[in-house]
Amino acid sequence: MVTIKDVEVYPVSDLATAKASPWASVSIIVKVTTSDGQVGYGEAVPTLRVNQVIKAIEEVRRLVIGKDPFRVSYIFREWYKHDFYISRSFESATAYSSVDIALHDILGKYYGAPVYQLIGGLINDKVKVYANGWYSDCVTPEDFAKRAKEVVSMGFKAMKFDPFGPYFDSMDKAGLEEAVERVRAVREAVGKDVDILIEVHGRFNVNTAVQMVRAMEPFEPLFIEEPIHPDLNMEGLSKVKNATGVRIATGERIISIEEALQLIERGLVDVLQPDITNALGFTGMSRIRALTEAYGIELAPHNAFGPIQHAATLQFDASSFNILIQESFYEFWPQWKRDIIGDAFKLNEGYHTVPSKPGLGVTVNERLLDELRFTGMEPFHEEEPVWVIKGTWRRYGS
Ligand SMILES: O=C(O)C(=O)C[C@H](O)[C@H](O)CO
Ligand SMILES: [Mg+2]
Repeated sequence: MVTIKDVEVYPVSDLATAKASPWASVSIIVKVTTSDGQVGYGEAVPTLRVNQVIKAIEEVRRLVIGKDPFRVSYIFREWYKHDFYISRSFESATAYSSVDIALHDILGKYYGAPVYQLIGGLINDKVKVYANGWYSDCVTPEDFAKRAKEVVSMGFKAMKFDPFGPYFDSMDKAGLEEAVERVRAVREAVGKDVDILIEVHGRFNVNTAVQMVRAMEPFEPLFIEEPIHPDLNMEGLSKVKNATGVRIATGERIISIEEALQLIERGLVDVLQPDITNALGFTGMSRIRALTEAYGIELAPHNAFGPIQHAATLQFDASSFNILIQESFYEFWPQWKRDIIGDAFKLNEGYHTVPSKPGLGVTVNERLLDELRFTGMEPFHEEEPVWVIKGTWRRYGS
């Protein structure tokens, strides 16, 4: 019988070139090897947790070594049984997710099929992507407008940005006005046919979020994301949702179908944004997808970390009929992230093509994984939180 022989972790980085996305300045790539030499890759979430997540992957490793790689659902259930805290542990969820992605890569390679063939078959051979990571150091409306035009000229038909500068919890009148001016500038720069998506990063209390969503309506965003603090405050989210006709998106931090259900069954989300690197890999994403189908809501998978996540998310989207759009930092990454998968993706009129080769459909440059090996902690800035696009935690009006 073929068994899982090893699970290796490669934290990789070239901090000198970490540009727009401090939360992803290190990528955690996972390599699973079988007893007959097959190899699959996965990826886990880094964001200020690189060392904890590596340790969590070591725990999953203990469980999976020696197991049959074809029994993915069984392996998930075993981890669920053993890890008493999985329903509460982001580290456990992302560790398991990375292994699940790698196991699907392996299965696809055994069967000679892309992963989408294993999870429902092809629906979309290309996926509309929205640009993120494009507005580092943008502060004034003019900064945003100039950069937004460049994004359109690259071929993007959609882009996301956080216009809220250094505001957290609440925002005074001047802050709201600054945010509105930035959004207005982008809308005017890109015209009416390009989608703009408003990122809030879970910053605000409910009253501020209610005011904010109303102020954003004239600019017709495709959605407004994480308008309030991300604590599953159901009453609060309900107030915000009822205050606007704009789609509300959320879900990048959920780690289970049960969390997804809490949001969906109360009608609090129009666009769910699960992330394959923390929502339990293809196994968890497929379960969550079924839920979104049943409730008639759309999916816009969160995809903010690295190259294996990017490839895996596209495989997932390929077999989903309710994908609204997918996030992409790809074109705004430092080159090393693209090089890890031989720069496999090219933007084509706002879309990324789904690879049809076996597994995740990308070839990993193992030499680069060795060369870029990183130890230590990610950079931490005392003023600018790690989760914003670099150089944007600033006001311009005062
Ligand atoms: O890409 C997004 O939607 C984000 O919210 C980016 C976040 O800062 C990042 O995912 C934090 O891990
Ligand atoms: Mg987000």
